[in-house]
Amino acid sequence: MGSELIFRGHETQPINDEDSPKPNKPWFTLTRPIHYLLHEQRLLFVLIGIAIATVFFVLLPSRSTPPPSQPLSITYFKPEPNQWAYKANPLIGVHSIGKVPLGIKRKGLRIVVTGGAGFVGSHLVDRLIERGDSVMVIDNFFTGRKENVMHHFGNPRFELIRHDVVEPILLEVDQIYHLACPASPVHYKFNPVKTIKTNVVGTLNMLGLAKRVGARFLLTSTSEVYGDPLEHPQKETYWGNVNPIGVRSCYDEGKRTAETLTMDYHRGAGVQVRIARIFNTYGPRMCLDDGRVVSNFVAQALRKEPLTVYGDGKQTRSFQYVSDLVEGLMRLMEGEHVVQETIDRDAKIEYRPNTEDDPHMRKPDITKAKDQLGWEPKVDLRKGLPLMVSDFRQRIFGDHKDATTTSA
Ligand SMILES: O=c1ccn([C@@H]2O[C@H](COP(=O)(O)OP(=O)(O)O[C@H]3OC[C@@H](O)[C@H](O)[C@H]3O)[C@@H](O)[C@H]2O)c(=O)[nH]1
Repeated sequence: MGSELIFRGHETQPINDEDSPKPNKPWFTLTRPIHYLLHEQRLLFVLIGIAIATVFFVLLPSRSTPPPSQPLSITYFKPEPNQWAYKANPLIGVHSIGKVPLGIKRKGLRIVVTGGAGFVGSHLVDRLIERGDSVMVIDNFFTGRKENVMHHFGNPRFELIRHDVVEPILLEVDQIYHLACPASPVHYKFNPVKTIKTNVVGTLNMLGLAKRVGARFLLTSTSEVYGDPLEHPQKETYWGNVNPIGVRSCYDEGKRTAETLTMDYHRGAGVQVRIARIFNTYGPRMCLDDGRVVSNFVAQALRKEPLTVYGDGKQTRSFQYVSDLVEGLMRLMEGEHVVQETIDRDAKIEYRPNTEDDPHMRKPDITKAKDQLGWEPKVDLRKGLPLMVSDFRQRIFGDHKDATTTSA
């Protein structure tokens, strides 16, 4: 084929030469292209082409919109009347997306929630969907349950992917809420190597994804990074008192390493990151038998079983209702301060030996969260517990009796 073309080129040379003045005159080399252009209105076509290109390039910048996959430029909220600012995520201030004309509905964010079928994750998903975002839930269903997110099935803005975060995954997203990890001591001690692998490899994978697609990343860490704290209450600046070789360290040290990775991706790769250290949380959709104190007490009270108190029962925690946590996560905040209370004054109490390395006291200092993000818990135990009891009663007995009629 190539040689054929070359051959034809040779053929045409003499034909062109016949129509042309003699090639040995130098001025001819200048006039020949001009003649060529003037023949058959070629010049006109060239001018029309230039005009079209000019119109195209002049108009293009004013109508361009960044594709949703581009990294968002994150700014703190600064409302300007003529800016198309969108209050995307109260957790971290507001994204100024811009370039979405007034009157045109903004496109929701695409958000991944790892562990989104779990207790906390599913409540977060509810809020994000309600806000108009598209949510992809990644869950391996170790402690998560499809029932927690089933009400979103059929919604085109919701996707559920069975996936374990210890394996890499590539998705085009704007934000990643990384919750995937068993959180109850009973669950995270069940397979400690898997727990630390989830925290280290899983977090690495999700940070790698965040870096690759330019997504903002939020790590749900834990108050357990403080170990058995020597400072009380615990401020964000406290470094903790963790036993590195104890039975809880797969979780405590796993989360500490996850925090380290998160900060290293921020410092080294410029990933936008947030870390929330979550204190004890309760509410509907907790696993019935996940072994944590509130779920145990509620389930035990409903089943008329004695309440199991580990150790001398003098350990303290601060409990927050799940909606407060979700609000806090959405403001990039952590923790809440509620004093431990008795659930059922008449219930029998059964003392059991305490678990190893159980922190003696824990309470977050939320001054910074209050000052900087305007977050504080709204639901106290007396309001929150009945909501949880109602959910547990329905799941244990399959009925819908009012929570206030129970002994809990
Ligand atoms: O039946 C029980 C269960 C627990 N407890 C005690 O209640 C206290 C709270 O225990 P939980 O198991 O509910 O929770 P922990 O505070 O140990 O850990 C939790 O902390 C914060 C979160 O990140 C995690 O969800 C979880 O690890 C402990 O002192 C525990 O010994 C009981 O007295 N009886």
